[in-house]
Amino acid sequence: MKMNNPDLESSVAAGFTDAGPAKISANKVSVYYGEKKAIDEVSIDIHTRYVTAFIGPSGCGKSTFLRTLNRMNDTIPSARVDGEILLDGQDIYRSKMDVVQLRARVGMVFQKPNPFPKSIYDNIAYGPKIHGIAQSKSELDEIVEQSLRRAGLWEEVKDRLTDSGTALSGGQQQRLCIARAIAVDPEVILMDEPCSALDPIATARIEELIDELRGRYAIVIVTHSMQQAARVSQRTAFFHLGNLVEYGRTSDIFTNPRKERTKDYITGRYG
Ligand SMILES: Nc1ncnc2c1ncn2[C@@H]1O[C@H](COP(=O)(O)OP(=O)(O)OP(=O)(O)O)[C@@H](O)[C@H]1O
Repeated sequence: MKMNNPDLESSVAAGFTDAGPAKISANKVSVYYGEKKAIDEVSIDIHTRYVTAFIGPSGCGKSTFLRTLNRMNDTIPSARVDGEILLDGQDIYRSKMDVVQLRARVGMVFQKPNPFPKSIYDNIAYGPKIHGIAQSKSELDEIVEQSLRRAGLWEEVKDRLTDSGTALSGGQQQRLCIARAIAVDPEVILMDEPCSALDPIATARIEELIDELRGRYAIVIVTHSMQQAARVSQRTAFFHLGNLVEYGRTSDIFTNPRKERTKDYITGRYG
């Protein structure tokens, strides 16, 4: 047994005493693809009303770890997860948690906008319908409007809700995907490089949106852009070679990192 797990130390030592109980608590999580270990005993607490950024060089395991948080790795046959991930204290892997319910509570937005090939309205209405959230057409209409408003898209699409979601611009599609995640009333939103396919203006809109949304949800964002992490997040976790090297307040990570590897990365020495 490792007595001094540096990953655990970095999470606990981050000492977010002002943040209340963790929404998600990962304890010694390892992820394997077949024999290959991609994530090595990562422990981290994620809190509501904060944006947590995962940063680190390509291949360090950011996306792999993000996907453990709503069991998206279940869709990869070779992937195996060890350790525990608690959502409000309940182990999402070992309790009898329904995965469809879990993914409504812990929603996900992907790198490439992926609206359904359906109308704008149906993109949003689909989730609430299958989860039985809306009892009537008027309730559904209300959820669609609210979700699009919160995603900052309502004014642009209110007169063409029957148009296909795929006919929107890339940035609009990504806001549609965020509206779709919001529509089922999630507690956590995971975003895997949500702006990497977008131009700077669409990126700025998504970043503003993330800032507006954080008041209601726990948001976790994987990003290659340190500028983006610095702009949108309050917490930053730096990953390297499958390890969580350092976790702390974003301002501390970028101005006063405790670990040499973090300093090397943020000063551009590698990655
Ligand atoms: N489906 C998969 N099957 C096998 N190995 C995988 C799979 N997905 C990722 N890996 C491996 O796991 C490691 C972590 O990859 P991951 O995509 O999580 O890193 P990342 O930090 O998100 O990278 P990037 O920033 O380039 O997206 C890499 O070595 C990668 O090759």
